[in-house]
Amino acid sequence: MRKLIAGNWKMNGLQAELADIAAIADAVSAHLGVDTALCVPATLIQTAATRFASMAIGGQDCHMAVSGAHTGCVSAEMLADAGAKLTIVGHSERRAAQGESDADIRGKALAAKRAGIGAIVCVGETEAERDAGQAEAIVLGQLAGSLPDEAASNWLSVAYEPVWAIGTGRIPSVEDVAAMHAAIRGALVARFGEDGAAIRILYGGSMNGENAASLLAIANVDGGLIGGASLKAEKFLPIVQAAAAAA
Ligand SMILES: O=C[C@H](O)COP(=O)(O)O
Repeated sequence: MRKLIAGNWKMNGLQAELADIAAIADAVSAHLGVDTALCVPATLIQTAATRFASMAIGGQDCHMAVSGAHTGCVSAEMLADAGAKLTIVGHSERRAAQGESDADIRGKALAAKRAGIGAIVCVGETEAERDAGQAEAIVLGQLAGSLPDEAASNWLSVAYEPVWAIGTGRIPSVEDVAAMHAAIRGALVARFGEDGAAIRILYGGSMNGENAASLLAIANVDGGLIGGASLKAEKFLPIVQAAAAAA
């Protein structure tokens, strides 16, 4: 399966950092065998999407409604209007800080489909849940609740992001990543049949140039969702190169 390496800039990036996006776009342009995306703050989407065509520009969240009295929110249609090709939904930082439920995330994923853009639906367990032996049950529960029945490989990806691995420099063992991705694949195939085998499952959480090759070689790891290492071309490019080598 063609791999997707998607960056998530989170709440980082002013107009001054457009030069960093330009450098990233330039660096990834040679790697045609890998799909690349950069999910930037909403304020940068339009400029980045207009200027940098070698990778998809995405958002990091969307509201489920098309428009209306939702102060401070951005709809999927607005993301598309600004030039976004996809959006992240259900990131653990939003599940925790904004109290987003699986049902909210399902609505947001459907909003992305309605607007004609892709969605990356995030799932992942906390450290306490893993220590309690509940990781798989939590992740499969989030997956069941967050994916709409309309999920399909041509517009939706899943990102498995153990919460305790995000921004910490810690990653699960190869065996644990393999087991979780296999469990997610099994659930996708059980629910969506043949197309469930084609839905990309990304790994996210402290992926970097040093560990990307081993993570991306694991069965059912179809790409990465990259936070900190997506901010600079020199850190993002080795991950894209590892994905190209693993293809
Ligand atoms: O969306 C990206 C993830 O939260 C991973 O972030 P990180 O690569 O900084 O650990």
